[in-house]
Amino acid sequence: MLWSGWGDPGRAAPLPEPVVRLLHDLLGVRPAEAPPPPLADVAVPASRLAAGDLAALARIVGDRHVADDAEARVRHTRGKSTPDLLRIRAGDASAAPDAVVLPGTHEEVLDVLRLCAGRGVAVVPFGGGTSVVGGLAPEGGAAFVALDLRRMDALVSLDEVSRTAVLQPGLRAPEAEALLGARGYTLGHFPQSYEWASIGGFAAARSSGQASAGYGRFDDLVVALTVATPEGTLDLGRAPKSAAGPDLRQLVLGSEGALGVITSVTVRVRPVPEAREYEGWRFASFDAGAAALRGLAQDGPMPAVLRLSDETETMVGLADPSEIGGDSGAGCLAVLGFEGAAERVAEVRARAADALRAAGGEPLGAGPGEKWEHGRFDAPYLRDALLDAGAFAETLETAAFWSDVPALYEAVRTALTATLSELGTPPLVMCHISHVYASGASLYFTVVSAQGADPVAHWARAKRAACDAIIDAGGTISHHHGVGTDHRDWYAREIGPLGAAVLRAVKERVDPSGILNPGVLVPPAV
Ligand SMILES: Cc1cc2nc3c(=O)[nH]c(=O)nc-3n(C[C@H](O)[C@H](O)[C@H](O)COP(=O)(O)OP(=O)(O)OC[C@H]3O[C@@H](n4cnc5c(N)ncnc54)[C@H](O)[C@@H]3O)c2cc1C
Repeated sequence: MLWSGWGDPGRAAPLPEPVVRLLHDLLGVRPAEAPPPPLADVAVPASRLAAGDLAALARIVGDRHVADDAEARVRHTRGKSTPDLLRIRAGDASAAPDAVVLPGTHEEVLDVLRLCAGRGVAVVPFGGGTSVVGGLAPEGGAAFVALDLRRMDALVSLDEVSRTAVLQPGLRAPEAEALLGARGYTLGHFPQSYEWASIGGFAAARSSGQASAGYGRFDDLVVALTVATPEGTLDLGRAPKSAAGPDLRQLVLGSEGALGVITSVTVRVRPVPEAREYEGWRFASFDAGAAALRGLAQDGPMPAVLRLSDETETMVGLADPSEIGGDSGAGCLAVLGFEGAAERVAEVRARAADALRAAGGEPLGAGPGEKWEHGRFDAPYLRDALLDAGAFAETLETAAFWSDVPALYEAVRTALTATLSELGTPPLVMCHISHVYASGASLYFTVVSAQGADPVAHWARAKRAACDAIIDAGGTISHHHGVGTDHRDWYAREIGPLGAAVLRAVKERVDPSGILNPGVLVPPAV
């Protein structure tokens, strides 16, 4: 992973010249003043660990699995939100962990947690490091270690009768797919961060993948979990569903490292689909397209992938950088994907086409769908290229019931546009629906603007306005990115004072010393 950006440095590509010109003409984007410094020049703060901490950690995991050199610390600094990238690109590693610890087993995780609880050292579980909500930057100023789970990367077992698999948390998604694929199975979980994010991170942050319509969110896939806490082990899930009290698995899903370290995840798996087919549709407006998607979600048939870009996103052609600024046509582009047995795919595809035609859709054939499928993991690389070109680019997301979606869409767009325009960096605000349910949908916004004098501060103001708008319009503060530190205050508003107190009580029981991801997720008492 590129320390100052996304993914495989070999795949980075500059923006085409016409796009740079368009950004200049449309948004006043000027070339970035300075490229990121070399990694070796990035300074990390002095370690806050006490004498003997590192040696004690090494006795648990082995000398080779504790690192406190600058490179290891920089590579575990914050996550991959745009403010995270802007800070690290400016050489700011002030949020670096004091050391990186790589446990190999559940027992080692337990021992590390007990040791750290005794010594007052905070612990931040680290999967793929792709958090975009400040989930890897604890608050409070105490010494902390990044607990990197990459050594726990096995497919432990596959139960072909139940169609479940036991996975270790440090498996990255492509590795998990490869191991399962070799046995004829798939998870069907393909978030945009697929290339780097981990199984533990998916569970800890309630991730949702691009094929959520067909396979479900990651939290829908999880049937059992093992969690290490400073107070011992939680083993949860002995049947797919149960009436034995509240489902404590749901307390762990989305717990973002604040309640324990997930050391094992049992997930539902499905046979690798025989056929995968993608196609495009055009709708006259976002409203018309959203109504068509709602029809499929409520009355069927449901494809595996179902997404709809608004007019601006369709016009910009964000799905394909080579198309940016080109003629991608008017209206709103929808992409549908169908997966499964070939005969079933053909049948569902035909029924969906009837429903979409009846809802006013115009079929565009396989081209736009296949283009989307081909470039679906490219957007993070495009963000790096935009930052290099002096532009600002960031995303945020929410979800609501269908009846609230139109007002939520308008409220968030207005908040982002008004705030950034007032600050002198008028943005382009684009949106798509990419996770659809019978009762509602998520809205995913992409914002591009000039960077201005202080892009981190500009964005903080715009993001605050957007988060206020989300809560005021009845949306949730996150459909799939999670809470972290960035969304915690709005999450507190969403669950109310009693909800926050319940969460604090649970944390106090499993983490009495408060060493697990301090400041992440759990609202403080007021
Ligand atoms: C470019 C980009 C695109 C993205 N696209 C999507 C998307 O399409 N869908 C989506 O859902 N998300 C998306 N995300 C957000 C992010 O990838 C997800 O939240 C993902 O689930 C994080 O996985 P990770 O392994 O990188 O976790 P990390 O970033 O390492 O950790 C996330 C949080 O979980 C905690 N954690 C990690 N592992 C464990 C564990 N084993 N036990 C307990 N706590 C743990 C961490 O402390 C942190 O608070 C995107 C992010 C980026 C940068």
